[in-house]
Amino acid sequence: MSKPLVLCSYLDRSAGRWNGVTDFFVNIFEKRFKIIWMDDFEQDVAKYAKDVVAIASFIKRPPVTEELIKKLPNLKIVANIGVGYNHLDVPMIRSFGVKVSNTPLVLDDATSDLGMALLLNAGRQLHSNITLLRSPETTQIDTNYMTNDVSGTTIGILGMGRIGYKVAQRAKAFNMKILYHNRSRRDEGEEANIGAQYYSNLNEMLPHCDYVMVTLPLTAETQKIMGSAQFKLMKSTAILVNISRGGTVDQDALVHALTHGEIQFAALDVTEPEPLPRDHKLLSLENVIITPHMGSGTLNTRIAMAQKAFDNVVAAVDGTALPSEVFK
Ligand SMILES: O=CC(=O)O
Repeated sequence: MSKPLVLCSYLDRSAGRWNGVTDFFVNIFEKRFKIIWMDDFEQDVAKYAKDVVAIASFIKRPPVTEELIKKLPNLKIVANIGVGYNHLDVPMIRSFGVKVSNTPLVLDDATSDLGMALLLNAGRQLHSNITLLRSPETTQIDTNYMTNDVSGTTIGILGMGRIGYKVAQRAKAFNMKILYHNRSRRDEGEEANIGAQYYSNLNEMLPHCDYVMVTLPLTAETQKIMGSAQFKLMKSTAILVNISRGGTVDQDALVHALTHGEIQFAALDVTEPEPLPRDHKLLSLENVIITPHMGSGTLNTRIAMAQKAFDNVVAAVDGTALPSEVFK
């Protein structure tokens, strides 16, 4: 009997730098299933559709539309390879009796490491100084070039879920004062462990922060939570770091804030859309650095994410409890 199919457009097979990632993803899944790539599937939907038991979705690929689900009579699960699933219409998918899962926990360290890397880079202005030193015009070291302190400064963490908490642990090691805003307050013991101070009101926290790091999931409530009013409340020297989703920041307001001295700098791992169109203003500003949504992008993390997605697919196919099911 042929193996059940997992429909996937995880990564472009022709994209050289991703080949290693694709290999381990395929290796894990092909222990039990066969990967059917979206482009092959579309060539002959009638041939493959009834054998597809799972869609493995990485960021927004493949788009999981109602039209696609209707073509797959034996679909058991949409397994998101990632923790954030704002791109999936969970109620729609579940209305077909299809389960949804994600890959929490295994990417918390890598993502919070990247948050700190962006914070340190932005604070100490590594990128611009590296570029400066490479320039043939640089013949002398400019010892007067000042950057921002990190140790002893104040960070405001927006969202204190698992990733926010890991960011706080790292910030504590840098002797930073830690403020946070979250829908619900962490219990006293957890706050004490990281020495964090809770603000139920985001706007009251912002004026105190040298760094603001966004780690929130994107939901209707968090859409553009950092907008014009928020930037105006921040210190003019403050630095924004976003490792969550581009949609949590009002990008027009951010451009305004960066070009009118409302804040000093932004370091973004996420934007809306991704990538930004080449002529987007954010790409041309000198007080912005943007990385390509690479929070979970380490080999071990991606292997762990693929493994978790695989475990979810196996559970859905076998009819057992999913390791990490998403219900809404
Ligand atoms: O952004 C990455 C994820 O949601 O896992």
